[in-house]
Amino acid sequence: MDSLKKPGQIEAHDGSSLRVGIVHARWNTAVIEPLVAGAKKTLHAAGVKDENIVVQTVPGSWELPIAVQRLYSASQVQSSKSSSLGAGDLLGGSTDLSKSATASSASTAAFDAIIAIGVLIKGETMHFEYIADAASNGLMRVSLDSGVPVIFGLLTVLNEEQALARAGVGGKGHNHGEDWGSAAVELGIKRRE
Ligand SMILES: O=Nc1c(NC[C@H](O)[C@H](O)[C@H](O)CO)[nH]c(=O)[nH]c1=O
Repeated sequence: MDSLKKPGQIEAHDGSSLRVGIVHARWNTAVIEPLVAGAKKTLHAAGVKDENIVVQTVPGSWELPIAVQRLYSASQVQSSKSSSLGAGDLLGGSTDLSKSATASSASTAAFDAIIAIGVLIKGETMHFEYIADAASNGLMRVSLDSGVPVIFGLLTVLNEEQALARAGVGGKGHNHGEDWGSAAVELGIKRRE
């Protein structure tokens, strides 16, 4: 039956009026970079303007929840002051990997959705489990508390091969970043309905 969608199938939407944040960690950048590129690819394909995509970075996945919360809060305050919020590192330090929106070009509207991207690779200790649990619960809490859709872009994998396959690197697997961009558009539109 047409009405039955495949699991995970994402509806197509017009994203031309949306403003989307991407907050990504700086661990495992060989995987992070294609994931961010994949998310931006489907955001652009849905019509989201590059000046309405703000990319921020944090040291690691542990910092994703607080950075998403601050990005959302800052955009709320600044959209009322009609100043601009741009790329860079919310928590200090170097700027983002991509060359997305600059402070002068970013619009002042609040975000319609924020994509949190991190790559956690299991090591010898329980560190992986604690960060994965805290970051996933933290991102869900920020989303529910703020009402802004936070797209879960945290890869939790057992080795680098699994991570690369989920970023579509080397022609293997599928770039999950593309799904996250589409989910951001869908949820951003639905939030306005
Ligand atoms: O340890 N492995 C990882 C990691 N650790 C750093 C952590 O997220 C945080 O930045 C520091 O503990 C400082 O607070 N962060 C990741 O994104 N992926 C990993 O695989």
